[in-house]
Amino acid sequence: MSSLYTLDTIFALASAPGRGGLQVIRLSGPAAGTTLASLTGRPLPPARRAMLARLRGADGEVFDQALVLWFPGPDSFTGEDVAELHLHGGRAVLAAATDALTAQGLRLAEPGEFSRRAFEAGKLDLTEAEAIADLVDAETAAQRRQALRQMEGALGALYDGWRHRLVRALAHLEADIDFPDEDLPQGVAPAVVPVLTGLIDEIGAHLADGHRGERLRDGFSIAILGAPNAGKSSLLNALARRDAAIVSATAGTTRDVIEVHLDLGGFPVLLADTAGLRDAADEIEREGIRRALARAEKADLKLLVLDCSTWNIDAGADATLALADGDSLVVLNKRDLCAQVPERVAGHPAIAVSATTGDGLAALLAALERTVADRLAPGAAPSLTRARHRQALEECRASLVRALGAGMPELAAEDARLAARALGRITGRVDVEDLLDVIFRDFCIGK
Ligand SMILES: Nc1nc2c(ncn2[C@@H]2O[C@H](COP(=O)(O)OP(=O)(O)OP(=O)(O)O)[C@@H](O)[C@H]2O)c(=O)[nH]1
Ligand SMILES: [K+]
Ligand SMILES: [Mg+2]
Repeated sequence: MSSLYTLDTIFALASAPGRGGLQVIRLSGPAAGTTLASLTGRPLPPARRAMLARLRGADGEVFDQALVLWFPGPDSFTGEDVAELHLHGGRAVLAAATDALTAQGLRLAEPGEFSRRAFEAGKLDLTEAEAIADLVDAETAAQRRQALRQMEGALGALYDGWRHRLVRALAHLEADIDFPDEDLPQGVAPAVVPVLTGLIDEIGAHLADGHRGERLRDGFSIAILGAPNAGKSSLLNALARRDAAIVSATAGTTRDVIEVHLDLGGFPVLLADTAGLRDAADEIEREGIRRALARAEKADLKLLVLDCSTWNIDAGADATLALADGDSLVVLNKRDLCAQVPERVAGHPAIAVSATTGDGLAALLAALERTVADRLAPGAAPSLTRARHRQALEECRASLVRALGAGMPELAAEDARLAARALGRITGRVDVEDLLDVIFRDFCIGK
């Protein structure tokens, strides 16, 4: 990757903008040290030790009294010389600091430029850089844990481990081409076969994780579906503990899909209320129902809400139950109106609640939490977290399968090389130069 920027010294606000106790500006690049010394008018502080200093702008006026830190490269986040200014939080201070730094010839960093420099300096691989963004975006505990695990290198290590094994196998294949063994059959050398099948199996298992890592990043989606007036909006409000959706006795109240975010046991959930299902005459209501069905289609879980006092006589309830599949849960609402509630409805287990009194909501929440935890909880190995990784892994696996079936060592080696490159793309280590080391170390001695 080119290092277009490394001559520039960049700066950016590292904390959220606005008023606050403190705001942190980070500087990175060759002029970070001289700039810091010039702002304080003093020699640089010892590395990684805070120093209290008055900071002056180009006009000589003191614009803040701040803690400053000096992180000489290469032992810094970006690998370059880095400085931090812990200023008082506020717009006028920020404006003065920005002017002072610009006057010193520094420029504002592009989005992600600090992490990009860290990647280019070999401080981070791409999965770790992506994890920093995920950690900043994390809204629930499980998201935070997943991001932190990835940031600490667990995912990158898994992919690098696979790539390392593959590169060794590739070295064997290359050696077969250069030093063919007349006694062995053509194709993939027997020693390499178990390595390739092992990788195919492990990558396959990693891919077949039900998208748990990706879902954990994006949120588990639950759609509330049912006939008009079943109490869907009331249920959404009760689960969200706020009046997010309009509730009324008029059938056909909800038209647009209404979304709320929930944190269920540390897992992020996107809960959606939808229009009541029926044969609607009204054009707008029909559009609402179309949106409801579209949402049902892509939801990870469907909450099929029935009014317990009418479900067995209501045609709308039939339309609702027609949506039932392995990813659905039947909720019998308005329990307060029913002397008795069945435990099963049309063969599906049902949870009885009252959105109005709150009765049964704890049990429903517990059931939802179990389902979500079951689908999102990480396993022993780190989870795949992005479509980008999935794509590369699918490509890698397909290449490995081709390599295994290849009739000639040349073709097998080419496919194995493509597989290694696909893995390398995930972490950003795309070169296969290290192959040469393995070849010479393992094969050339004594040959
Ligand atoms: N008694 C009782 N009434 C309820 C309960 N839940 C909802 N209701 C009432 O049922 C009516 C319809 O409630 P909504 O939440 O608007 O129903 P909905 O399913 O969203 O209806 P649409 O948006 O029109 O499809 C309102 O008058 C609510 O007050 C409940 O648990 N018990
Ligand atoms: K209604
Ligand atoms: Mg509604």
